[in-house]
Amino acid sequence: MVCYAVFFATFLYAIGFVADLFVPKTIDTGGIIPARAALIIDVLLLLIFAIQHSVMARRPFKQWLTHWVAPPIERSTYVLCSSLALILLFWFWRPIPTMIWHIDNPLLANAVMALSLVGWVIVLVSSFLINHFELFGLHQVANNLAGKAMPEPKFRTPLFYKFVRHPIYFGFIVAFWATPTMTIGHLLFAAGTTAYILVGILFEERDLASIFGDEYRQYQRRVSMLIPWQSQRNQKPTKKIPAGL
Ligand SMILES: C[S@@+](CC[C@H](N)C(=O)[O-])C[C@H]1O[C@@H](n2cnc3c(N)ncnc32)[C@H](O)[C@@H]1O
Repeated sequence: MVCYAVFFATFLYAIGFVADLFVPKTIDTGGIIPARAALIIDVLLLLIFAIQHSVMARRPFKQWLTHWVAPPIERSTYVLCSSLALILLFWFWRPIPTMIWHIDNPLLANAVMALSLVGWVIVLVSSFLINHFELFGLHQVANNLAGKAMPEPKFRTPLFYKFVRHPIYFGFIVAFWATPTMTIGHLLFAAGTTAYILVGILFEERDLASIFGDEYRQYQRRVSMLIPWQSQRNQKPTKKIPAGL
């Protein structure tokens, strides 16, 4: 529950950080340093998060980790480490305030800001659609306390999952790009996280296809990866990654 509380506080802070609202340190605030130095620091912070998030999600790492932490809290440990990597990023992120676009019209600016909030809502709602409490480690601990084994993973395609295979990632992309003021720093964050999401999808889909087999492969053929209105005929099959990677 402590790990979950840390995650939830980090999630709420992330909304303010990206929207440049409400919180003391945002994507566009903090001490200004030369752009090249800021770029290096920010890329390193994104890399730390990406490496932590990807390496700890792989099965061999999980098996290794459960020699040190009890299996029911493996997911909570992952959630805690991800939150800590994000807190590090929020803390040390250096702004690069050169503006790329700025929407002056208050009505339009508010509409774009609202779109970004819709993105965050899609993220949260979608996590509940597949299994919020399992995704963030509480289900595993509750089941362990009740002396029950975890059920087999279930393939789910409710609501948003009927339109895109990755609504959580779609929500993040909307939340990160829909901004009335786009600075170089914000662009770096949005582009870096989007690239990471696209690579992450390749690995996640390989795992999903190995767990759910043909059911998942048919879903890939039927439903768009990220763009809801993409026609089925234009869909390319997801690139296969050799099992050793
Ligand atoms: C952070 S969530 C992201 C889910 C999805 N990629 C999205 O963007 O909505 C990652 C976890 O969701 C699980 N997952 C992804 N799609 C799923 C589905 N349709 N049904 C059940 N679990 C799914 C993956 O196995 C992984 O453990």
